[in-house]
Amino acid sequence: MKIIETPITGLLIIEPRVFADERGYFFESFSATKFAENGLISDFVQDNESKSHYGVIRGLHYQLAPYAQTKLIRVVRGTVYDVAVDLRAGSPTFGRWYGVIVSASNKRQFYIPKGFAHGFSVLSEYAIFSYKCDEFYNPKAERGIRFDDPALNIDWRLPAELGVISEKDKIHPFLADAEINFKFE
Ligand SMILES: Cc1cn([C@H]2C[C@H](O)[C@@H](COP(=O)(O)OP(=O)(O)O[C@H]3O[C@@H](C)C(=O)[C@@H](O)[C@H]3O)O2)c(=O)[nH]c1=O
Repeated sequence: MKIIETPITGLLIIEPRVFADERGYFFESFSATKFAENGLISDFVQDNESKSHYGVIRGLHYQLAPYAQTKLIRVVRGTVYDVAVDLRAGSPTFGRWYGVIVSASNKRQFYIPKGFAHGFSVLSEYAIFSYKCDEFYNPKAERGIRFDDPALNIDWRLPAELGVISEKDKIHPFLADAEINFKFE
């Protein structure tokens, strides 16, 4: 597997080695050994899957410490634009976001450490989104930041008319008012 650094420390793109043959393809979508060998979190405890239609934006979501989650995301159908926002106090890139196209065809994965808000937009007719977390879901620790915070100015790569956004996601605070308790380590 290939690990590609992004401009934000700790935020990584993972490219699995794909074995293609006349039957189709095979790849290891996750190997705890290979992750541990590369100094990455490997003790994931929860797997999630969602389906969303074109134009949907989910996010930006995070869980406060000590329930913060490392996420390893991939897409098994369709294409998304996946975005992570650095919320680690003291990070040289605090408040900056980075996005990557993740699709069933490019098979890229996005490794998002604790201390980031996360969201994605769906660029294909629909997308099936699959991700691992290293902490369990904890609704009391769940927080969000508005996907359209002008201070972040995220380009979701969608035309003006968006798809469905959850009622919950429409009313998150902007980053300036968000409750955050992460440190850059
Ligand atoms: C995230 C989550 C939700 N749920 C429930 C709560 C709710 O009734 C229903 C739908 O939840 P949501 O609307 O929060 O789902 P969704 O908007 O897809 O939430 C996800 O968004 C992406 C961007 C992330 O980064 C994830 O960590 C997660 O927050 O599923 C669980 O039971 N377990 C979970 O782990």
